[in-house]
Amino acid sequence: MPSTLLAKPNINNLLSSTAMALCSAFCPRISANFRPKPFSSSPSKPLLSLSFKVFSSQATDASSQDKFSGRVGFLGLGIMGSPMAQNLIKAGCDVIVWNRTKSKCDPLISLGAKYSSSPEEVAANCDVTFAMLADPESAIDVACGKNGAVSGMGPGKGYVDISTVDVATSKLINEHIKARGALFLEAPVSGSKKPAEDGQLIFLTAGDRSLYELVSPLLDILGKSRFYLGEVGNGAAMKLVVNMIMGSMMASFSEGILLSKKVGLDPSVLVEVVSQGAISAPMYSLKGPSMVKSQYPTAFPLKHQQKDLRLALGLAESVSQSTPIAAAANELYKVAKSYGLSDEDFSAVIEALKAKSQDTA
Ligand SMILES: NC(=O)C1=CN([C@@H]2O[C@H](COP(=O)(O)OP(=O)(O)OC[C@H]3O[C@@H](n4cnc5c(N)ncnc54)[C@H](OP(=O)(O)O)[C@@H]3O)[C@@H](O)[C@H]2O)C=CC1
Ligand SMILES: O=CCCC(=O)O
Repeated sequence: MPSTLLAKPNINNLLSSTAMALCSAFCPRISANFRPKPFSSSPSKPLLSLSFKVFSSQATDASSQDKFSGRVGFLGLGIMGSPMAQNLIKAGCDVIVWNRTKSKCDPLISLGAKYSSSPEEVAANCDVTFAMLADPESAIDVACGKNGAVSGMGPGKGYVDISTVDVATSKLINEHIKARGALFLEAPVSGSKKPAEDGQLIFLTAGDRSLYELVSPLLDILGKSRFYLGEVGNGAAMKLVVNMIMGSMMASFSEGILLSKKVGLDPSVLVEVVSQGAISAPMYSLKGPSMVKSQYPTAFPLKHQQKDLRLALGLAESVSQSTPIAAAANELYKVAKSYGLSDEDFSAVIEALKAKSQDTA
């Protein structure tokens, strides 16, 4: 963001300054690590929003370029990839898309995206290519497999993998991209379907800093904050730790809902009590009401949560860290998968507990 724009007085910058001042006054340690960014002037974002963009002190300063003028590739148009690619197109970026199931490209093509028939072709035709794929296997296949993105990479190009994968996978893709003389950034995201639609994701990046700086204007279209965490693997590790906590929280919340009901309490009241206390989390307020109604509209597929727990347990194993709670949660998600709930929202893990109660009744 050029300094002239930073200095421009407007209501959004005033709100950012106010937020910063409040942070400094009440949370000096937080304000040392975070600096609010001025609001983007994107028309899709409300002028008087109370949220603000932040970046870590480990990241570049606010002088990173304001606009990315190159061509952007996007591979993987699932629940997350589709709205993210859509936001890039709506922000005026020149986007080329590819997805294994081609029909998912059609809505983006009607919004103005171009289509290429392989990851290799996308990478060859773009300056930077983003990949948002299901798991380590698909991330490796799309990058390094036949007609994969690596074959289209070369000096001056960048590959940004935003899929949630393990450290080894990220390092492997990095090596292949580097061997082509290109740059690599891992950038998994925290935040689900709605934050993806609203451009409110949190990026956990690591890898080539020059690529991080180059694509920061794009990350700022897609997200509300970005962290630069150093060498490749740190972004993947951070994401897995966050999702390990989330998976355990959801399993524990599910137990609470079912126990409250069994002892004659109204679980909807439990959700409200939780939302007002110290353990309040947006996830509980967001998912609780539909869980009480046994409805699980998919934002984050249960199969991906179980994958993340599995990968987090592997990470813990690699450093001999004990994680018994995550291990127990993982078992529950595996049971839920065996009941055919893989493509439901991860909150459907509660169904595995319901089934277990019947087993023991
Ligand atoms: N949903 C969420 O809330 C969040 C998800 N994530 C992570 O982001 C990633 C994507 O998640 P999400 O969009 O929800 O997942 P989806 O299951 O909706 O989409 C997965 C994407 O991967 C593609 N894919 C799967 N297998 C292959 C393969 N073998 N070869 C090529 N392409 C393949 C799918 O293609 P096709 O359409 O052909 O099936 C699709 O584009 C995951 O790593 C997930 O853990 C991160 C944050 C939040
Ligand atoms: O990986 C999925 C994360 C979902 C979320 O952060 O809400």
